[in-house]
Amino acid sequence: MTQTCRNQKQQQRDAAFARRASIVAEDAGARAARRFLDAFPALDDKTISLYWPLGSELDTRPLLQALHDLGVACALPVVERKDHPLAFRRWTPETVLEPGAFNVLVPAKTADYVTPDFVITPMLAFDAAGYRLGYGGGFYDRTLEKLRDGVECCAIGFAYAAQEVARVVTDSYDQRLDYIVTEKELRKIT
Ligand SMILES: Nc1nc2c(c(=O)[nH]1)N(C=O)[C@@H](CNc1ccc(C(=O)N[C@@H](CCC(=O)O)C(=O)O)cc1)CN2
Ligand SMILES: Nc1ncnc2c1ncn2[C@@H]1O[C@H](COP(=O)(O)OP(=O)(O)OP(=O)(O)O)[C@@H](O)[C@H]1O
Repeated sequence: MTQTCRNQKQQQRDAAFARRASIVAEDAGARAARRFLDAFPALDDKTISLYWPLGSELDTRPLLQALHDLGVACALPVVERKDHPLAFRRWTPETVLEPGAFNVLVPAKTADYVTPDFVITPMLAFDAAGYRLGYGGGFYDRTLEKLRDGVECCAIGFAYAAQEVARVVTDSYDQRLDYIVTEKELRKIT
């Protein structure tokens, strides 16, 4: 990645961080969960990775609970090494969470490792082409590249509708999303 691209990404990240923190949308997590569940009704034999919400990220807990209640296997991401793909550990409502890298809560070491069929990603911003901007660790880009090598893996961005921008700054490593779910709509990226 060039220095110019890195600077542009950082500028967009700062602006997106401030914008997301100012969004007010009541029950957005529950509304987005309903859109997701309406679009993907038959997931019983699948494993889905969500994220445990951090700061002003759209709340995934209504969707986690609903998927668990439907019998879908849920997982959460774990940073095991910088500059490496994420690992995933199984989550149930009984799972003990503990602080991991970057102070994100992750399932305790007793939780099984799993490989997700669906990866729901957090993001600072997204665009209509399905590009996303994260915190800059490159974790989801590396993870999706690895998961998509061979098996089918569907990436779904989960965010407030107001996080959409005209164009996310991209580099050659950026992995595109297959779907974007917000409190307002579920969009398939073509
Ligand atoms: N909820 C959540 N879980 C996640 C991610 C994420 O973005 N969100 N990750 C995505 O890769 C991985 C963890 N990696 C992370 C990398 C950087 C930062 C980070 O820079 N955080 C900011 C501010 C956080 C806030 O308050 O909103 C910081 O520490 O300054 C966080 C997580 C896996 N789990
Ligand atoms: N598959 C990959 N292989 C090698 N380097 C990568 C890969 N994916 C991303 N990177 C590098 O990781 C760094 C961070 O990438 P980027 O700024 O796109 O992160 P991000 O998408 O905002 O973060 P995240 O995916 O963690 O939410 C960049 O230097 C990028 O070139």
